[in-house]
Amino acid sequence: MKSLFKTQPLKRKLLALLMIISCSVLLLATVGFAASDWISSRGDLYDRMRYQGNLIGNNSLAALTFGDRAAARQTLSTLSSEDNVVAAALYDHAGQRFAAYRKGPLALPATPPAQATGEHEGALYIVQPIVHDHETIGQIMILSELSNWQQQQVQRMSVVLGLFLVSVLVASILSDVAQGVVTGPILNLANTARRITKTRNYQLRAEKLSRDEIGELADDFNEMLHQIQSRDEELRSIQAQLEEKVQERTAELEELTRQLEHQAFHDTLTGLANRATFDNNLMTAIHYAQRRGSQLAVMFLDLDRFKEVNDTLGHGVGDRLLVEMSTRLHNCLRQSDTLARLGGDEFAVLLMDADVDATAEVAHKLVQAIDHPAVIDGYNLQVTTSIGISLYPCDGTEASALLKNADTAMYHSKELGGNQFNFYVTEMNQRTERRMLLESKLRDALSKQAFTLCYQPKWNTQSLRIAGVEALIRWFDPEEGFISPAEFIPLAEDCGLIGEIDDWVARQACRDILSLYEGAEPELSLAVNLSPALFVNEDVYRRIAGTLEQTGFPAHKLELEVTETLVVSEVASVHEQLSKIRQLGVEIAIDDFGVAYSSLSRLKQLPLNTLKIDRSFIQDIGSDQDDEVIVRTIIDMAHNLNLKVVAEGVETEQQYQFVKRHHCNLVQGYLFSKPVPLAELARLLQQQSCSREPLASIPHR
Ligand SMILES: Nc1nc2c(ncn2[C@@H]2O[C@H](COP(=O)(O)O[C@H]3[C@@H](O)[C@H](n4cnc5c(=O)[nH]c(N)nc54)O[C@@H]3COP(=O)(O)O)[C@@H](O)[C@H]2O)c(=O)[nH]1
Repeated sequence: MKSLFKTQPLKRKLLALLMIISCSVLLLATVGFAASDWISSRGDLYDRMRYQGNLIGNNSLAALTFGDRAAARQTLSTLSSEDNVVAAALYDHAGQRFAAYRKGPLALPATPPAQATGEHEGALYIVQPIVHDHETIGQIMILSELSNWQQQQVQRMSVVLGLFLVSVLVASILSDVAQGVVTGPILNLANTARRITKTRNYQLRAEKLSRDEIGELADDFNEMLHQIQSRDEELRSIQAQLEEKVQERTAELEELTRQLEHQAFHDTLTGLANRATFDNNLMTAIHYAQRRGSQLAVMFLDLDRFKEVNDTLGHGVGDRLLVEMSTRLHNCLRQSDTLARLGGDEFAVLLMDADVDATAEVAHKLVQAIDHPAVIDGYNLQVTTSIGISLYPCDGTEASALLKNADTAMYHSKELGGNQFNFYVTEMNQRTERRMLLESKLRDALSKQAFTLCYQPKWNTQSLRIAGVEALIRWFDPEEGFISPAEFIPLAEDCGLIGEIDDWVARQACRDILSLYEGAEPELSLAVNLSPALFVNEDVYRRIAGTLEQTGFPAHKLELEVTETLVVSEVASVHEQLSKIRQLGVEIAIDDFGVAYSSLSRLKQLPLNTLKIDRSFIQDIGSDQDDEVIVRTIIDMAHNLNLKVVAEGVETEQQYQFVKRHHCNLVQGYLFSKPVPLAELARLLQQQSCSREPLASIPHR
């Protein structure tokens, strides 16, 4: 019952409660009223009977006193007019019935009952004494019919019940209205809550239908909705931000994945395919060519002089130069070809369906594309490329063999002076082997100090006397014979031995020249070559200072020949080291000047003493007017910058006369003397000191 009640809607519960309460109250009131009415109407009846008893008693005093039964009966018969009285009896002082009156068949008791009131044979009775002069002379008993009274009571009860039912009806209507008044606002709240739950629309508000506690509840409910709405909006905005962040992160991740994928297959600097991609493409191409019976060409490219640029101008310039060169190479190729950067300044090209002629044509285009200056960070940089080519299937059927053979052919191109391409031929392998052999011999020679020095004099064009010498290294191998520095110096630079070699040359040359003057200050100036690679380690100053200290050679008689690319480098440490070396008193000469397109402004900033015009310009004097103009311009420019000028590689009288005519300070070349051993130099100097004639005019050449 309790649980059933719990499951009922509030409306019904409230209605039921109100009905229970109102019905209970009405019932109690009705029952109370009926009971009281019953009691009071019975009391009224008794009162009436007592009154009738008193009246009849008083009227019967004489009859009792005189024993006049007829008079007594006469008096009792007056009760016939009383509707309620059904019987009456008079008893004498002895309690014996004296006279009686009856309307119906009711039997009267012979003696009066002991109780003053009560019921006798379904009728109400009263018994009361008849007193005269304080003496009881008899008793009277009056019996009143109950059926009339009961009928009246039933009628009254019917009215009361009718009233009760009407009241219940009215109570139920009023309860219904009351529950509506109470539950209406609550249901309104509940409906609003339900709609919000369904629609998730937190902008909805509950209507305030009353100003009581439920009205306050509606206010609180609306306030709560307001807070939920604000929080909801806040959450939505956070969610939107989060979604935006997630989208951004997803995009970033996708981009990163794309970049990683790209990096896995491409070279980061140039964006070209990397080695892995090239190997992969090459293997696929080999399978394809195998099935179709077609040819493939693999090219191995290396940039000549790139190392020098990279070492001297810095990696930033080097990187940009590589990017420029890769663009040029790319522009020469078809979509179906693969161009990859294998690392450093090495590139590889894969040509599909390529025969010898077509490959040679492409290789030629590639060489040409690289062979013109590139302006990088204001420098006019000239590099060239050496290309080696191997063909599938004649030079190999495996990817590794094809690449190795192309690499060998590339070294061959380099050995031939670079700026060219060569197809692989089996004999080239011997050269690679030789290079490896040479490297091992070089290490051995260095440890055994198996090098010697030659000195090539430099003549003063005015006095025609030897003003200085350039120390040049010589290597005689017992098996190989004479090995040119042009071959082993680049090898020493490649395998990191150049520092030791140049240190040895500088120390030995200083000692040699000092020995010519038996400890006195040499009249000659001594020039030694310094590889640009040494400047990368930033310890050239320490090396030179160490050499001067160890040998005691006067600093102002020592000259360092460095490459043009190095001195035009804007790498701060190079400038700094050259300045410190200059502060020692050592002079600085730019070797092979004219090939690296130095700017005038840059030359002005540098601590230089001498420009050595590159042999290539001197050799074309008499045959190339442009080169003559260049030589003249270099001499004029050097003089304007207060620099001495040396013309190197002077081989003919015409060349000599030309440079002399344009006031070149010094000349060096086979016209006057080849590099000679120290003893021969000593003889020349001896000859010069004994002769009054200028030595260079002596026809010994
Ligand atoms: N870092 C070092 N480099 C060195 C050292 N010794 C030499 N070298 C460099 O090796 C290159 C080849 O040198 P080498 O074979 O000694 O040739 C020199 C001369 O013999 C040659 N020369 C001189 N006059 C003439 C000439 O009239 N005609 C002609 N064909 N050749 C001539 O030139 C070379 C000297 O050139 P340069 O140094 O530019 O003045 C060469 O690059 C050397 O620099 C060394 O100890 N360390």
